[in-house]
Amino acid sequence: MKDHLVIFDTTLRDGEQSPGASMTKEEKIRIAKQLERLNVDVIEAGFPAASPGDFDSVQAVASVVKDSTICGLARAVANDIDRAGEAIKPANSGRIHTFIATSPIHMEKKLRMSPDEVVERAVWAVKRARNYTDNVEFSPEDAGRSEPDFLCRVIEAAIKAGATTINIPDTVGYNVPKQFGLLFRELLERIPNSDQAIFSAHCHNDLGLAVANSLAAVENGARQVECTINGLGERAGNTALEEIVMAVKTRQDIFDVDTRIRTQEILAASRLVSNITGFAVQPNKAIVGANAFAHESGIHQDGVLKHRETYEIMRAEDVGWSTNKMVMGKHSGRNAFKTRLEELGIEFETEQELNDAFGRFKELADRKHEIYDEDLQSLVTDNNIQRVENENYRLISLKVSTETGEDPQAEVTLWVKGQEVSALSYGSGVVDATFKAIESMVESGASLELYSVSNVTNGTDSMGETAVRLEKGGRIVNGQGSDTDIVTASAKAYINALNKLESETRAHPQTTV
Ligand SMILES: CC(=O)SCCNC(=O)CCNC(=O)[C@H](O)C(C)(C)COP(=O)(O)OP(=O)(O)OC[C@H]1O[C@@H](n2cnc3c(N)ncnc32)[C@H](O)[C@@H]1OP(=O)(O)O
Ligand SMILES: CC(C)C(=O)C(=O)O
Ligand SMILES: [Mg+2]
Repeated sequence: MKDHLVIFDTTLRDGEQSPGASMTKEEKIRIAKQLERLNVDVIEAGFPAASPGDFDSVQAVASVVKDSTICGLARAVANDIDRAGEAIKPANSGRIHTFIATSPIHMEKKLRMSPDEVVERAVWAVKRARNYTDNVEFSPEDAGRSEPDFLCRVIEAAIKAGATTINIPDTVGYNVPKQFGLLFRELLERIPNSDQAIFSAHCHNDLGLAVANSLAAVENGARQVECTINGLGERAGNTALEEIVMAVKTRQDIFDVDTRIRTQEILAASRLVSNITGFAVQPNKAIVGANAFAHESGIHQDGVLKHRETYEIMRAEDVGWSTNKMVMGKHSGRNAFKTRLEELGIEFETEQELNDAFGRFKELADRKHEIYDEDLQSLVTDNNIQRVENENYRLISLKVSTETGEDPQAEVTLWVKGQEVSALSYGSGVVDATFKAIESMVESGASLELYSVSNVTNGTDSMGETAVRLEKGGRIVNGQGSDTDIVTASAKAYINALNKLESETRAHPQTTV
């Protein structure tokens, strides 16, 4: 039976200390609910003495979250501890986390206190916190730069005073894994009452070592890790929750611990925190980055198609992705190209046809970063002809103009059931004018139920993807279009929907496509 590793999430406290990441009460509640779905053991919801707003947030989180312990941070001063004690009162399970710095530089230059005074204050703070809850965490801030002898002294005293969790922070991200691991071993061995508390690691990422240091701590006896979603936090951030959890889960051969985290909720948590804070997740970020389970190079794609584990150590589905992803680009090979086209319903009769299409694909890939399904379809000439025959409508050309004080206009030329037709229309914007021009030629009588635009990659030159939903006589169809020009993408989506509407009308009178 493995030991339980307590996952202490501090996205709402240390994460929020990231410049620009301040959250409102409502936003904190939304994140806290997702952390509860993730099944984190402890949520550090804020620093109640920091402001009336943060007090309210911690109190609100304590009121709505039922399955995780709610924690408030407090300096070793009376008002902080009392505010934290009040804020966590509504929680089913509440914790006060009190801290005081123990490194020579912090004690002398910041606190202006002697080591004896720091020990005395730590003991006093833990005792005061115990008046509110029997779940008290104590942190010797900047432990990573503190003297081990002094750490042993202050921690022993804090446990004696009633601390049930001892958190060892590498506050400035100065430690390296071997050193940090040995520090845990030394503290656990030398402190006589260390068995009466859970030891915890709290690492910062200034040298990019937060996760490695936390794992070294776990290997040396830590049974709580403090972390944040997406590694959000002061300066370069904190230990990333998703990385710690998946490292422990994936390397059960190395770690003697396990977590209770519902890993399928990880991606949703990452996206929520990113949306609320506006801190984008880099594409190559482990676990939650857009490329974490994407393969573009042919050799990898070939390997994954033959046997997933050749290039994947985790399942995308286990952390919340719907599936892994094959990205078609200039590094892709024949196997992935052929497989994707087969998925799109396109098969080659001869090896030569495949090779010719693959050659055209490579030429296009040299000009374009990512090749989309539409590009693949139009690469295959025979299929192109078939597509035109099956389609009633096709965009031939589009010209739009917009000018301050003038009505936007669109001139559209379409292939309509074997004939080339053109129309000019005005609208409230160029997309509206384009749709009106198309409708004036097609006269579908369908109503537009939804129109949305999203960009596929970052940048104003990126591909725009549009979706159009049309309804006619109770039938609903969704059309998609993509292009670097969003008006063209919109026209393609509208026409795609019209074609579906016609073919669906013939084939399946009541379905949604
Ligand atoms: C490593 C960490 O992440 S620690 C947590 C950091 N988070 C925050 O600071 C966010 C919330 N902070 C705040 O809102 C404010 O700093 C407050 C409300 C806590 C304090 O505000 P102020 O009273 O204006 O003090 P200020 O922030 O200027 O200075 C901090 C004071 O706390 C003292 N202090 C710092 N840590 C501690 C501690 N753990 N225990 C006791 N005193 C402490 C400092 O020595 C300084 O005291 P001084 O004013 O006598 O010199
Ligand atoms: C309050 C403490 C635990 C902290 O965030 C740190 O030292 O980094
Ligand atoms: Mg910190």
